[in-house]
Amino acid sequence: MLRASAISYSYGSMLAVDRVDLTARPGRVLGVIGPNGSGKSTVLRCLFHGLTPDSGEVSIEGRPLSSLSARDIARLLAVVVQENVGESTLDVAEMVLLGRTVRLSGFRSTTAADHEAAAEALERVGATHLAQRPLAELSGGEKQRVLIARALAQGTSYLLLDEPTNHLDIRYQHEVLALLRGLAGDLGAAVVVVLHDLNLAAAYCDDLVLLEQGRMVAQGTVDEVLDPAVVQRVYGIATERLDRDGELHLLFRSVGAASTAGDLS
Ligand SMILES: Nc1ncnc2c1ncn2[C@@H]1O[C@H](COP(=O)(O)OP(=O)(O)OP(=O)(O)O)[C@@H](O)[C@H]1O
Repeated sequence: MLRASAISYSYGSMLAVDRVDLTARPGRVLGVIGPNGSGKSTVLRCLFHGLTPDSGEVSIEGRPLSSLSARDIARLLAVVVQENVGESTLDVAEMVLLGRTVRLSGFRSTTAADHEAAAEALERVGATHLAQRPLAELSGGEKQRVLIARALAQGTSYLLLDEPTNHLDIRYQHEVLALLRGLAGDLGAAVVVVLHDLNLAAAYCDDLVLLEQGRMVAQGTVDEVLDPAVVQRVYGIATERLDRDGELHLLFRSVGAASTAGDLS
């Protein structure tokens, strides 16, 4: 389990995350949702000590992250955050291989098995054809898929992703989230994913944490958290919920429309 207990983080005097608790469990996809500026990325960064919480603790399999080396953490946990790779001189295959080298101790070089794992990861995100392309020349969506492949190549049991569907076309938004679901469901990985799109969260997450102004205002299963009254209050937009063929969907009323056409219900 990856567990955050009462973590807080401030940028200077700005309290961005206020005593948040969450638990990512093997075999489950945990979505972190909330409006812009609610602290989602800051929480995610605290979960891998990209930012060290000012107070509270993050532990993985019962061990505080603060007691682990960077290499120990890289063997347990892979991360996909928004990265500027525009200046990189690496090609795609080299970039994905970095997911393997981050696991290695200083004196070992990559083996055929590492190259195989990297090639398999590229295939899983549908990017084998990009292998020899310079990273800096890729489109936003292509880069995003390569960063996800690098994380997959790391072969960890915990995967943390900040808006992995950013830049992806509609098909790849679903493909990538289905892939994450598969990693959790088939391989028992624990996945934590920051998402803006509440319908994607509904379709692919098991559990959700809803943040508002740095505080956790709801947590539980998708069914429990995506309560229209809560969504409407936190996001300030009229919401109707449809449960169809076992799938939950949220419909949003255009801003301004609800006041003229009456509340959705
Ligand atoms: N480097 C920084 N310096 C100062 N304040 C920051 C910094 N990064 C984030 N913040 C502030 O911390 C708060 C939380 O930001 P964070 O990026 O975690 O929110 P978010 O929910 O991920 O937002 P978004 O949905 O817009 O990506 C915001 O008010 C933001 O302005």
